[in-house]
Amino acid sequence: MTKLWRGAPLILASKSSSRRGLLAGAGIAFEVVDSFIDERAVEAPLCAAGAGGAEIARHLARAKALAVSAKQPDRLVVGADQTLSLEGQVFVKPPDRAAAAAQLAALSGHTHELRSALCVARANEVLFEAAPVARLAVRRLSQAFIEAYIAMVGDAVLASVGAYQIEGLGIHLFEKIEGDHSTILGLPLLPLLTYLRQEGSLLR
Ligand SMILES: Nc1nc2c(ncn2[C@@H]2O[C@H](COP(=O)(O)OP(=O)(O)OP(=O)(O)O)[C@@H](O)[C@H]2O)c(=O)[nH]1
Repeated sequence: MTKLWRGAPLILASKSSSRRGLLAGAGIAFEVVDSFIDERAVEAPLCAAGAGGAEIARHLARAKALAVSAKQPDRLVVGADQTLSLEGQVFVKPPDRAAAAAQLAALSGHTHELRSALCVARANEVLFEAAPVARLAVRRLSQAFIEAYIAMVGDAVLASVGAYQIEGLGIHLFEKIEGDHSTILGLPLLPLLTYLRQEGSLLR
C-alpha cells in the first residue's frame, strides 16, 4: 500500500481505463467496481428537459457513485462522467467510425467544452462533487486529415466522447487547450485529491 494513502482502498465506480490510469499514477490505493448504469437511460429525461452538458455529467457521476455505494456502504466510492458540449449541443461517444468522422467535422474550427464531473459517496450519501470544465479549440480539419486520423487511431475514436485521446494522436486536432489534463482525461484529480486530504484518506 502506498505511504500517501491511509485506510481501505477507494472504490472507483468506472470501467474506464483512463480513470484507472489517473488514480494509479497518483498513487491512490483503489479497487474497480463497475456501476452498470445505463447512461443513455439515465440521461434521456435530462436531455428531453434541455439539460446542458454540466448537469448531465453531474447527474451521471452521482448515479454511478451512489449505485456502487449502495452495495458497499462502508467504503469511499468515486464515480465520474464526461460530456462534450459544442454551442449548447451535447455530444455522446460516436457509435462507429463514420459518426466519429462526422463529429470531428462538426468540431472543426470551433471551441468545445469537456465537462468532467466526479462524485464521492459513502453509505449512499454524497460527500463531495466537482465538475470542472476544459475548453479545446479544434483547428480547421481537412477531410483528408480526418480520414487519415481515424484510419490511424482506429476504434479508439469510439472510446471517448470527443473521438480523441489527448495524450495520443488526438493532440493533432487542437490549436489551443485550456483546462487541467486530468479533467480532459475524465477524472479531475486536483479537486478529488484536495477533498481526500481534507477527509483524511490522503496524507496532507
Ligand atoms: N485516455 C483518454 N481518455 C479520454 C480522453 N477523453 C475522454 N476520455 C475517456 O472517455 C470516456 C468518457 O466516457 P464516460 O461515459 O465518461 O466514461 P466511460 O468510459 O463510459 O466509463 P464509466 O466511468 O464506467 O462510465 C472516459 O473513459 C474518459 O476517461 C482522453 O483525451 N484520453
